[in-house]
Amino acid sequence: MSVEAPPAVLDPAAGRVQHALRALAAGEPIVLVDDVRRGGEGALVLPAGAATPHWIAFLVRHTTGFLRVAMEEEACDRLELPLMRRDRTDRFGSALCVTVDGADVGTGISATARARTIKALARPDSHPGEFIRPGHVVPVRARNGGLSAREGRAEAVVDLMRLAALAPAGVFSEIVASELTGETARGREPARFAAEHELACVSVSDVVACRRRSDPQLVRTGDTPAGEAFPGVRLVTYRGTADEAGHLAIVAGDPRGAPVVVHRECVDGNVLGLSTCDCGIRWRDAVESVVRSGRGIAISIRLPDASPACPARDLGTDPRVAAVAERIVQDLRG
Ligand SMILES: O=C(CO)[C@H](O)[C@H](O)COP(=O)(O)O
Repeated sequence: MSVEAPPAVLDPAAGRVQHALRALAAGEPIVLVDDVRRGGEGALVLPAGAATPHWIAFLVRHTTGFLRVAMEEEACDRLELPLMRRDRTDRFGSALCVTVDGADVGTGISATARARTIKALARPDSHPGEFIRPGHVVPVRARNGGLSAREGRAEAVVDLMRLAALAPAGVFSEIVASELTGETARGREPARFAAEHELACVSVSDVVACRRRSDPQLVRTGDTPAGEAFPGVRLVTYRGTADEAGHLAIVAGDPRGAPVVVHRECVDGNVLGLSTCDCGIRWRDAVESVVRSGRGIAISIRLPDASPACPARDLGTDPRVAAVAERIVQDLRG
């Protein structure tokens, strides 16, 4: 196994993150070093979708073997994976869920069996009936919003998968010390392990720093009821601190878990009301469906460089729209 060395960049944290993303995208494990306040342990992290018997055996050999899969909240809900305990008492609020095995993987404990379970957890179309509970793999619920909502390892793992454009689920486990001390690898040891096995090594704080730099920063500029004709509906406005672009969210009912429709504002269809494109109709339909159902979020994003031409004409989605919408949803869901 070998991944290209990090490029010489001015920002070492960004270089380490880029190196890690390339390795993950290639289906290889990386070392993720925890915050010092959390013990500074190093964990091996692998995309759940890349879980093969070989790589899971590698994780089992070099780590505690307590394999957890960090997953998005929606995936945990879809697969009916509740928290192990609602009244959890651990210091850091880790969100460990009920353990699982794939329904057809045998005893569930071998590396081969766990690889199959882990891969199934990462599939976007897997369903609750595919898993037996309890089992030998521990799903962990990563908070919506990732590291900007909580600076935990679970969120770092899911953010890394998203940044690498992979399915948002990753398996992780702490590397054990090389001597039989009974401890986990800490201090300089995780980096040494990474070098010895030619793995990329990144820290949770590196990923936090990268996200801070690349995330769009927004301020909420208004939050008003839509009026008596629309009970339970709010109009929430935002402004980008860097680009001053204004965005609007129409929120019906409780935003937590509510469906979200994202629309990119079009000068032709939404501002000038022209019928040369269907942007006006699409936005009106989105708002109507949210208001009529009484539960949902319709977001209209204005990009700062909006040209008079309809954005639907230049096909393809602008990644800035998704990034701004994610920040707005995160803010609304608190
Ligand atoms: O087992 C653990 C630490 O040993 C944690 O529960 C697990 O790593 C989840 O991490 P975090 O709370 O940082 O998201």
